[in-house]
Amino acid sequence: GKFGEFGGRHVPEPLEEPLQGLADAFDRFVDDEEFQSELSYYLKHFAGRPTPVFYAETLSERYDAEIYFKHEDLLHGGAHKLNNTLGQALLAKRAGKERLIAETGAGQHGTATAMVGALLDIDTTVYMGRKDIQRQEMNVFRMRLMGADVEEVTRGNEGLAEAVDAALEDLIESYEDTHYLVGSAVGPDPFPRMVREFQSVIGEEAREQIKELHGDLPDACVACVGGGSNAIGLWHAFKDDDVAFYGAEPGGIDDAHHSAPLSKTRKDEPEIFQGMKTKVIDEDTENHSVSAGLDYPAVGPEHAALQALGRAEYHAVSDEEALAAFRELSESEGIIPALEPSHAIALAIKLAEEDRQDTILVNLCGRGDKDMQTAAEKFDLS
Ligand SMILES: Cc1ncc(COP(=O)(O)O)c(/C=N/[C@H](C(=O)O)[C@@H](O)C(C)C)c1O
Repeated sequence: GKFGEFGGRHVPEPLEEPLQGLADAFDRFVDDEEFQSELSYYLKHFAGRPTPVFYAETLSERYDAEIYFKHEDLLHGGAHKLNNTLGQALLAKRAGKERLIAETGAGQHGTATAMVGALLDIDTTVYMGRKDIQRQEMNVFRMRLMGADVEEVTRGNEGLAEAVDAALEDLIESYEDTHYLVGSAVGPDPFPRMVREFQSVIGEEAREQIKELHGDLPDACVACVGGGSNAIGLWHAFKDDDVAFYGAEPGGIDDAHHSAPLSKTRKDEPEIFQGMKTKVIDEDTENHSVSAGLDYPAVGPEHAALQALGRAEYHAVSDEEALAAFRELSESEGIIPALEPSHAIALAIKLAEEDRQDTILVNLCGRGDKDMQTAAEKFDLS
């Protein structure tokens, strides 16, 4: 459960046993024929896999590169999150759990958890900070429409970190019958490697699709990094290939307001955060991103390790650059991306403009429907 000096399981004693139980269940079922065929069935018939890879002709010509998008925004629910919630919910069922709990910030993971709770008829509770409930009302309504209980968390910053703490406190009391469905490749072992496993379907498909379309592997794979699940899900299948990995972190407004622990933190000491040893933004930095999905002060431990190894590069993309890319993809290709992958699109454009990479595969991990309110405030198109 470690990634070099990062990762591990740093939790209060009462969580040790339940998390080891989860790790044992994961190790037991992950290669189980029946589990895999049930997961494949739902990924195909419920989630809509495989998602396409799309060649962005206008953007490619504009920047003299070959830019491809893994169309993960077409997955049921509008983001990559369902890959992970399906896998974990089916695992929880096999482990005899009767209840799901989850944290959410942007509400995409919460929605994807409510979807599998409804689909598989499992009682579901989603913890969400009051601040996030106010700025993602439609996702709250979607979760409740599907029968999930959305618990408002009103402590501290009323954001994602507080929602995670509330979920962990619930788990300590309820782990006998409850599975905590973690939304990204973060937290104590086994969560980072389990979420990577369930998201790695993205890269497995894309690697075959791009060889088919382009006749070769790409030079680079680019993805936005909040907790890090869509990025590791795209990259894992390419890990032994001569393919560069670029992570777009939320550079926010300036050095004092961002959520970019890998590209904008002064300290280089890892620290323990929500059960994992990883990188966290500096104390005097305010956690901020225009996109709720990237608004997270830490990052998954495998990304900290990939950076330390030099296997992946992480670049901060500001709110402004992300909004510009959001608008550019909309008008150049007729695809409205979520604000989260807009950070990856901005980075891909930079790499193409600087002639650093020729063939670039970008993870388009969410669609922009949920961001129309924010976008309308930023762009006066009347
Ligand atoms: C459309 C979309 N794209 C990317 C992300 C970032 O999550 P990762 O892929 O795990 O880095 C997210 C993250 N969403 C989480 C959520 O909906 O709860 C996020 O808000 C929290 C994990 C911070 C997302 O919604």
